[in-house]
Amino acid sequence: MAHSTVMAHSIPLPTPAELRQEIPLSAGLKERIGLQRRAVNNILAGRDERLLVVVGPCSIHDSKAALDYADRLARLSERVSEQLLPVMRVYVEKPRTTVGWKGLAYDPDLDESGDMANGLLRSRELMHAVAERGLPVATEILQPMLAPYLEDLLSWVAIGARTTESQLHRELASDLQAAVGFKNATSGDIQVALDAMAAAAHSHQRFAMDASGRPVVQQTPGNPHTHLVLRGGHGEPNYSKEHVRSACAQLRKAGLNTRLMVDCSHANARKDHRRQSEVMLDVLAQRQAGERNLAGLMLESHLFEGKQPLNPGALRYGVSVTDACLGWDATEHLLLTAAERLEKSPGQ
Ligand SMILES: O=C[C@H](O)[C@H](O)COP(=O)(O)O
Ligand SMILES: C=C(OP(=O)(O)O)C(=O)O
Repeated sequence: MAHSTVMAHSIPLPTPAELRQEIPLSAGLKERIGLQRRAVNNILAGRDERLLVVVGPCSIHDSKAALDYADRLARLSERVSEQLLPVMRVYVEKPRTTVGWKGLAYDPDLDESGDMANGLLRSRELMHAVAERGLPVATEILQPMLAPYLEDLLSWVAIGARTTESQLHRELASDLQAAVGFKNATSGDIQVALDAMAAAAHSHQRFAMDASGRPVVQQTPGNPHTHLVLRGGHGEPNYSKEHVRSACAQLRKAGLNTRLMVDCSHANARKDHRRQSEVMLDVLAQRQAGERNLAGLMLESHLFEGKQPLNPGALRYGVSVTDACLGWDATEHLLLTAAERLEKSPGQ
């Protein structure tokens, strides 16, 4: 076992209130985010038949490229808004299988210097800029402590495959105002996500941090806006008609929301980003065949296709440094195809 020679040290961070003061939400933006959250919730509740599409880079490592992506997505959103509600993935934390770069919030300079104060600032700045472009913002919350710094900007939150079973994340979800999608486990087990939905719907007393950074006992309200995200498991997909029906039957039996999302990436694409199109087209065909429980899709997409090693001196612009992504052109084509197909079969 390798022993660390790094000296223990601690560096103060801003409080959530300080960061929110530095990058405040205007009344207009706050109102718009409230409307976007309601639009997401309406889709999840079946009151709006549009398809929710959580789309964007696997992770953010370059804010400029992320905003370039946001500009394109904002323009595309206007064209597809009758059939789709695109929400941009602004993922600033990455859960790792073992070790690896953990995201903009942890290491914004990509050099293991771990400047988390700057990471928090850049994460909030970026989410704010994406929201100002009129796009609803999605992220995975991995570190519950980060929620008070960012949650006012979020319209949809993922609890990832590696943390859906965690009580701390379920308690966190029960406090969020945004809708929360719980992924099935990396093993493919979906029961953990159903348990998470039931737990998050409840009120909890939890250890939390208030806006001033003070530890508090918090009573959460419970979150009624949760849903399952099928992401495949153990390298095997779980988006087929049979998988969707079986998941819905389990959700129904448990008295939970049967409207769910398919993550077209990860094990559903067998870790091959190009297969995301196949998954998406299959899900669209299921919708067109009358499967009303398919409320949303997730795509991992960046400006350019594929991925690259994280080599700070030699990074290609707009290419993922974590999971491989679809490029913009393929993404645009897929979203336009989806809108066109859903337009032809309204009400499906
Ligand atoms: O999309 C996310 C990745 O699959 C997840 O963060 C795990 O990544 P890793 O296996 O490269 O660590
Ligand atoms: C980490 C992710 O997914 P999962 O939790 O399904 O592995 C992700 O969507 O970035």
